[in-house]
Amino acid sequence: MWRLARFASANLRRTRRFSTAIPGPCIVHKRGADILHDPWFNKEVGFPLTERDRLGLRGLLPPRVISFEQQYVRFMESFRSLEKNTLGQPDSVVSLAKWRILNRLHDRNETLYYRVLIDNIKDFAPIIYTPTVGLVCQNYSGLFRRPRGMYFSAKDKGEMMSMIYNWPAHQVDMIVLTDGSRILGLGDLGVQGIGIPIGKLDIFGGLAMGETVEVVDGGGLRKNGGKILPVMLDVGTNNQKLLEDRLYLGLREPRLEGEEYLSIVDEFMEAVFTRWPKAIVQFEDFQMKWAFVTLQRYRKRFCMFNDDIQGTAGVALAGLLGTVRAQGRPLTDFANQKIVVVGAGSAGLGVLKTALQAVSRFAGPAADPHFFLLDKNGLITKERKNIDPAAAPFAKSLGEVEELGLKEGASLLEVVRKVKPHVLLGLSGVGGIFNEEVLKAMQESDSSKPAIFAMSNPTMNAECTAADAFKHAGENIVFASGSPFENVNLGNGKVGHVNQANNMYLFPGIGLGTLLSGAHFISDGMLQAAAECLASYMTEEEIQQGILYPSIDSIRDITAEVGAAVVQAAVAEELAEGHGDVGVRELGHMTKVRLISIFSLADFYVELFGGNDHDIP
Ligand SMILES: NC(=O)c1ccc[n+]([C@@H]2O[C@H](COP(=O)([O-])OP(=O)(O)OC[C@H]3O[C@@H](n4cnc5c(N)ncnc54)[C@H](O)[C@@H]3O)[C@@H](O)[C@H]2O)c1
Ligand SMILES: O=C(O)C[C@H](O)C(=O)O
Ligand SMILES: [Mg+2]
Repeated sequence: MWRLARFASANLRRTRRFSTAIPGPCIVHKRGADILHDPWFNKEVGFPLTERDRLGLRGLLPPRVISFEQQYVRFMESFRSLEKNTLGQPDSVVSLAKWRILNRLHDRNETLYYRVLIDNIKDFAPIIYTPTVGLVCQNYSGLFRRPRGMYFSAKDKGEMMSMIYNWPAHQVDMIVLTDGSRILGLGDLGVQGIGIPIGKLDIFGGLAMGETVEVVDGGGLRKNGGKILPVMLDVGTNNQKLLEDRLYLGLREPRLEGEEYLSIVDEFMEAVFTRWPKAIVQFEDFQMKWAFVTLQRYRKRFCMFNDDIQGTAGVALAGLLGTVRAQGRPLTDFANQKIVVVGAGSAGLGVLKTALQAVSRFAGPAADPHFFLLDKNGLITKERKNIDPAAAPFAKSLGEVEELGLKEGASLLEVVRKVKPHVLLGLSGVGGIFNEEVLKAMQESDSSKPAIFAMSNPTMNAECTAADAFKHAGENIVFASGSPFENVNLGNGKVGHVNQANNMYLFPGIGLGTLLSGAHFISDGMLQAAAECLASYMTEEEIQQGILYPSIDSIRDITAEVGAAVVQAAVAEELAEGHGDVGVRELGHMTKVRLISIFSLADFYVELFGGNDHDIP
């Protein structure tokens, strides 16, 4: 509860430092039942009697006023009793029940939702984010009760510029966009993929939330909170099961391809940046062919990034540098690490591209990295027919692999046995592909602390479980997975630490830092600063225990650090333009500590994300 008190007082002594940044109306004049049915403003039984009178709520609520703190406790108690009552039931039933109770709160009272979410992020992230969000997407059409975010479909061509004005918030800062074509490792889920932008923005909104809904003079309501918008671009689906499902809520047509597809995304981007020129669009879970094309197409034109390519790369690089430190070696030794990457999709290639840049920083541009890349057809060499241009730079020459006794298309097991890699990193989406034999082969690794990164999501798509990794590859490994696993009890009081290598450590800081910097595009330098910040966050002692990333509990702290690093990089590259009252000069003079403190304060979120929002006179 102390946190509630801290935030409440922070709100009271709010300065107006950032306030003029928010143009236009910020007050809603809804009254009566309309307020109670609007989760952005609803305080439920928390409305004090004076507000009930002023807002026409008298008689519409039971007489007793329950404080925010009491509502919080009440929700947590019902959540804990749900946990108790569902003990022993199948995981999927329990997870969906937990998701429902959280979702209902989100639908009712967003302020309370974000508060309980961020205070209990370690417990709730697996429900609103991976792995449960995957299950929710798979069942979205059946679970659907109320819409969240915006839906643009191929049928809306030519209409998007006017549609974007249907969103009721005056200002939007952060958009997460998907076309549903590669949802986690679950494939094409069409419109049902909207769960992913919602989950990503739940994390962002929780971090960037404002806690207050206040009545202003004249009886209007002001809401402080993250100005976030999840978006689904429904261009059809190639998922036959969904096409045949009569309850499916998306377009029952095959996916648009080629120029037709791009013209839809173009139109959406133009519409967004016409209405909100300072917004940031995070591309999420696009199938590989469009992930790279859209990144290339828009990254200099609009303020956008692709989280699966760029966010994942930064998180993976931070973990890879951590494994070098865990071996007691200097970071420059990164250039000598043998890294086997399984999965040559948007995520795997993003990781290798970033790792390559790091090698050339550490060992010069002529350095020859020891990377081995596999896809569903095995080891990729220059002999590969129809090699994807994005994978080509990482294809090994036949001479190189023959020296190791390997050939084009060699299996994962053969590669691990022959290469004896320092790191085995999976971004394949194939559950269990790091099987017992592969993991046992990692015991012969040339590293004193071999690293196994099973980064695919959700849990059932992880390349191996944490328990199997420690059991078969040995107790001295460093382990990370994209979805959470419990730490592994190794007996004799020893614990195998499980890291969660997930882009959630970076995307919120990239978003917030870019926003405050006012940069018009997100440069490689800004992304590199974010990754380096995460990489240097852990102490030597933690690294020695195999702890590569901070606990999810401290995601707000790491986000503040990453945000500060991104701002400083934008300033250094002369990309920063400032935000509202905070000009470039002021940003340039801010120390890292000062920036971190800004990102750590509720005041910042309240003021940066401003007073809400509904553009209702
Ligand atoms: N932990 C994270 O932060 C994070 C971030 C991004 C993506 N991911 C996960 O990574 C996975 C892949 O994402 P993506 O965007 O790269 O997908 P993608 O579809 O673009 O790529 C998948 C790749 O895996 C390869 N593959 C398939 N079967 C294989 C097999 N049997 N052996 C070896 N390779 C195989 C494919 O050929 C392809 O190259 C997903 O499960 C996603 O959830 C995790
Ligand atoms: O969504 C996640 O948990 C991470 C990543 O963006 C993914 O696509 O798997
Ligand atoms: Mg993703």
